[in-house]
Amino acid sequence: MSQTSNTETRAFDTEVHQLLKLMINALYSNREIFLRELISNASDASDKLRFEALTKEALKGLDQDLGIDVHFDAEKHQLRVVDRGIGMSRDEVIENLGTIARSGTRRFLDSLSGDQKKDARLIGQFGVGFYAAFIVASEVQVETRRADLPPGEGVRWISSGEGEYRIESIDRPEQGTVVTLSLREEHRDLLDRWVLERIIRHYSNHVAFPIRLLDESRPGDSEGDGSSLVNDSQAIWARSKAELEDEDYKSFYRSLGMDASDPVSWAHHHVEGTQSYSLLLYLPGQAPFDLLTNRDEREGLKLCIQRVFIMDAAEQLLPRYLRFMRGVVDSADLPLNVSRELLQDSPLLKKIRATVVKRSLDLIEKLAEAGGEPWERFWSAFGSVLKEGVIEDHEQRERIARLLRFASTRSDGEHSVGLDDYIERMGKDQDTIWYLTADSLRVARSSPHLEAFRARDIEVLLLTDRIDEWLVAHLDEYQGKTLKSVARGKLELGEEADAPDASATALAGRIKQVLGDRVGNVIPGRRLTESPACIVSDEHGMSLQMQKLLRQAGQEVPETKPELEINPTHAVVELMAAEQDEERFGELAQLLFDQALLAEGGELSDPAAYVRRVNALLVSALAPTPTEGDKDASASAGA
Ligand SMILES: Nc1ncnc2c1ncn2[C@@H]1O[C@H](COP(=O)(O)OP(=O)(O)OP(=O)(O)O)[C@@H](O)[C@H]1O
Repeated sequence: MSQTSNTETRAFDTEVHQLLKLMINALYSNREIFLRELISNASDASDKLRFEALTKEALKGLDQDLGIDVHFDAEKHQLRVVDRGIGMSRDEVIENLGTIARSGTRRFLDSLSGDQKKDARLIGQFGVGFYAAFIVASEVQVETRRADLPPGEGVRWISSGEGEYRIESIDRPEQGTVVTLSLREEHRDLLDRWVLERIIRHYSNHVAFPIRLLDESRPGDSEGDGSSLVNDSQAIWARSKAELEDEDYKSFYRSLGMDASDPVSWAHHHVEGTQSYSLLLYLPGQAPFDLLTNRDEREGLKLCIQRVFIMDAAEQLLPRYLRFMRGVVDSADLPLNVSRELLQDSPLLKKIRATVVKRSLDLIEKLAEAGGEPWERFWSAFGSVLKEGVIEDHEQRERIARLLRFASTRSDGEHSVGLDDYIERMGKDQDTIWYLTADSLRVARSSPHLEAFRARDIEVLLLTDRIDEWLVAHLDEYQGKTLKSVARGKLELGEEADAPDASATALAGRIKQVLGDRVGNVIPGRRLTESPACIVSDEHGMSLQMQKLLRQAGQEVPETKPELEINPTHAVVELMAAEQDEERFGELAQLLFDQALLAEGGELSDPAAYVRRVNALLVSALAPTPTEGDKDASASAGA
């Protein structure tokens, strides 16, 4: 760091440098988003000023002329985004523009792959914000002053995005921020009224402050007149539905800045009565990259009070299983200076939240009823998240359960069967919805547990999502039918069970003796038709799959011993019963158990021992059997 008077040259945080390099390369073809990001920052800064002015005496009256001006000068190759918002102090400039303080950016960096296209998509979704300026600019200058500091405490920040930036104090009578971009030669075609107007309308049409476009190379234009206004800064959610076209809704969605693609559908309601509020909710078209991990996301749903943006309030207004929803809630009844703490206990907010949940589920149900590609795309992107609702929201459990989709033994699709479809196809006497949980669809489809069901033509749902184990732990019944795992407890398929014959029971006892502590019990059973044995979980205990998931999540799981069910009619089991050599019998019993574990997608405690046993079997199977000639020869040699 070098310093003269109040001027410092500082190095970027290494991560910023990494991010800048990546962005310039990856976003080359998507360069227009830089303007969306700068306008969105200017809009946020104006929102912040308006919000702080509600309570801070020093800021009163400073929020009268809020708006965003985009100046361009084709001769000087410059573009400026000017706001009269909250501005930044020197420390804030260093914190916000020189380091990555926000963990969101950290997650973004962690999720990058070498695949440029994918990265570009990710950056588009994430909105890396300010740094997007370097996609088109060879130098970026920021001049700013925090609205509650004196004019002498202005700050200038300059960087060419190559590892360093310069920061100095300046006099700045105006509050707010000017970001000036010197455009690289290949991006100077952007300095055109029509091009800029198109970009602003596309991404930022519904930003809640007026955006003016001013051509500085044309004398007189910098004053601005009515014709320089580009966007429609009205709060779309407050307007009547009859006035709005689909395109208005879509362009407002884009201006929310989280997803560049179109929403799947939306719902717009004005609720009048003892409490009045408006809701505009969107079902998004694609999942953000961190949807599954980012469970505390606050963005997504904005809370406005009488059209003034107050805060991102997804946490307060949406249950986590609906965290993919986007939109705005505008209340006419909450006080403007409401705090997060106050919101937590507000009965009005509880009511709004219940409506948000109901309307969101309405939207999803409608999409499910229409079916087809849009529903499938929705389910692939958000199905796993929606499933959390079955676990977390008792009140909506049945409604969400109706929306669930799974793979099944009677369909090729990965998630095409709903519980209602299953019930409709159930046999007359069947009162159980059967399912199997597994790591993958491939493991599920080849599981020995399905044999008895295939033989009796009973459909089984195949659950392969990580969350499915928790899901079924919370959903033991649907429409009066019990949900049951095919791999648990005693299997009763509505037929009279024959008592197992004595020889099968004796064989099971012999195997248990060999396996000892490795198994809870060994039982002759009726699950299998093609395989010799399979693993069965205790009726009330934890399934093997659940134990595995919990261990992967770093949790201590008490060791529970699985049961081994053998198929007394299988050739291997019959041959084992006849085996007199106890040592050989022991090896076969161990093999039988390991095989059953493997078929389950389980892990062997001693894989090397398993391989050794298989090899020993192979040797005995492949060793040449003595021919008649060999026998004759040995007979005559002995003679
Ligand atoms: N015009 C501005 N006025 C005031 N502060 C600003 C302005 N532009 C940027 N900032 C500050 O710099 C921070 C970083 O901006 P950046 O655009 O990189 O990320 P962000 O807006 O916080 O989030 P996102 O990644 O969603 O865009 C902002 O949070 C804000 O505090």
